Amino acid sequence: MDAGGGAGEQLSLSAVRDQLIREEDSIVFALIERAKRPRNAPAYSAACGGGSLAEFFVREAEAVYAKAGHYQKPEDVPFFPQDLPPPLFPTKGYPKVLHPSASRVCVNDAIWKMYFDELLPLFTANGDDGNYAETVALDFACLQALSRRIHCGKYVAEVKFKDSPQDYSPPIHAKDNNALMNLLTFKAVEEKVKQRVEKKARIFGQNVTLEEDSVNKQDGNACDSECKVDPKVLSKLYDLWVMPLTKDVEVEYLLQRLD
Ligand SMILES: C=C(O[C@@H]1C=C(C(=O)O)C=C[C@H]1O)C(=O)O
Repeated sequence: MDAGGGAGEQLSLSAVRDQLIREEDSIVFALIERAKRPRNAPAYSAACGGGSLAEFFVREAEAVYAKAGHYQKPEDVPFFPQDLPPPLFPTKGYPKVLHPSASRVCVNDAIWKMYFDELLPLFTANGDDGNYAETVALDFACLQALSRRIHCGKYVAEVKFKDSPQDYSPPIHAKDNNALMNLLTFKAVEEKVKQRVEKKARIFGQNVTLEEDSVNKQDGNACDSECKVDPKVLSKLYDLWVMPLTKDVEVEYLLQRLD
């Protein structure tokens, strides 16, 4: 988390929301990239070692990322945290703006299941072109972008708590998940998020050519079928999974906020 997270700076809700808006770009682009390849189902079925190529790739890639110094920040959460190697290079510390329990908050198992079971079939074409190694590298990029956005919910929760501890403390003490969920939910903001990601998919996913008549058709559904990822998939992704999981992160974080 960069915005508002500098040393001595106070986190603000608008700075954190700006960061979430920036993460949308990464998610939309990662999905557009993955959509270049068809489903490629063999990349996900168990191979000789027991696990799939996708699982193998993510495990190994995370080990390299960890050696390079990744996974130090609360929003960078590995899918396979067991036995990750330590950084081999000096890492710059990040400002500790969250409660220490933030490191225990992780919804990556739910993200993994959602991505492979629900999301992939929605935005990849049926088929198998044999490019499995490239495919799982693209999956890794999608998983990382989704996980990062969703775990930024820790910062959202911290800011909301700091802004009104008198509202959040009673349900935290009472371990009242539903009351916390209601307090931290802003339906009007969620509607805007859904509309914006759909629009981003429409704009980022169009074919850009130099002929006059094929540009600027972003408004309206006329060009949706030509988009690299169906813009409606993005609003559905956010509606059904990204925002609910972000809110799960917020609730989990808040429940431990006063420990
Ligand atoms: C992240 C926030 O908390 C909730 C989750 C949202 C999201 O995931 O985009 C949006 C609004 C809130 O219901 C927020 O308030 O910005």
